[in-house]
Amino acid sequence: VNGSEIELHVHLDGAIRVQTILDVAKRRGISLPATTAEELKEKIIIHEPATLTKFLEKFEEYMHVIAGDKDAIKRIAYEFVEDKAKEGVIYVEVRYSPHFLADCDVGKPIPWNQTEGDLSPDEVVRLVNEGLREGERAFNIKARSILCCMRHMPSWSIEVVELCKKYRNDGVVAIDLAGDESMNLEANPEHRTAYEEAVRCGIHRTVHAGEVGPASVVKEAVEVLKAERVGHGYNTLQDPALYRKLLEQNMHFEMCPVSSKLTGACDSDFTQHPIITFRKDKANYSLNTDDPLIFNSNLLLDYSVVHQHMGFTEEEFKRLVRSNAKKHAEYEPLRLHHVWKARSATVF
Ligand SMILES: O=c1[nH]cnc2c1ncn2[C@@H]1O[C@H](CO)[C@@H](O)[C@H]1O
Repeated sequence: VNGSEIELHVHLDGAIRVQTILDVAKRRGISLPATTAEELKEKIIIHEPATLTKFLEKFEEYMHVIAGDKDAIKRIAYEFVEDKAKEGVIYVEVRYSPHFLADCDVGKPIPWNQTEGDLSPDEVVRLVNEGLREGERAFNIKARSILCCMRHMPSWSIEVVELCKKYRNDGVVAIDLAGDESMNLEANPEHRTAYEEAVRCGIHRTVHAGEVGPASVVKEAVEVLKAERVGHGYNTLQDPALYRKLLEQNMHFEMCPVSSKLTGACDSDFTQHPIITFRKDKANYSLNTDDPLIFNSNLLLDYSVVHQHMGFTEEEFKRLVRSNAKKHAEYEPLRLHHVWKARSATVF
């Protein structure tokens, strides 16, 4: 870690401080199955490789505490920037589902068993933006955001792209599609419609694909949803023709080493990890934490894993999307699109 890192794939709702969850629960009178930060942490974190489904269930331990609460939402955004600044990050794109943090205008059932309130997805985005802006000023780094559609909630997707359009001048830089990859696009055409609107309006696009799903999901993400970056993408390697094509296109892959082990996406033996192949082939990729709360991790841990177990050298770290970030992060907002495309340092 050289103090000018960039991070492109991290979920805001997977990067909350345990203490904040406790504080907010206490203030709101919400009971939790733990009274100390240590106890709560034990409930939330994953120690051993699990499955993506098991991992996604972890959000149920605490999302009901934060969702629907204006102060909490602004606070997690602000604290997120502080935590990233402490990790030496100077440019971060943080993603979340506005609907998952709202308690009205989300249809039924309201997420996390909440009773209906007055916090809409639109208001959530405004609050996160406020928290991020205040964090940027306080900690002197740049924090942008990506709004997530959820695979299992196609009815939200059109609203997500509309929010991306509405807040594009307030630090919202792209749209994402997260959640369980086994839900296909044919059955959920709304995601496709939302991404078409994103293309039409010049909203940048990334998609979770090939994390636990097969290479065909990556292909669909790139060819149908016109993704400009792929979230994870490990299983791209199962389709050599697709892999070659994406290498030629200089497609950016947002890789998350620690996450890939604990979600069971990749073999737990890091020495067999797909990232080794991407590195060998000089692919365009970044290293990211994904959900540091649940993985009990930080960016340094992801960097040290690839250093210790995948033979990463200082040379490779220099080639990664990091070294030139400082120069680029200082560009005016328009030029930040160059960062968004995340070309590696040698390509900048
Ligand atoms: O690694 C992942 N793969 C797929 N979906 C994820 C991952 N991490 C988090 N989320 C999902 O994205 C939502 C918005 O931030 C989270 O609430 C979680 O459901």
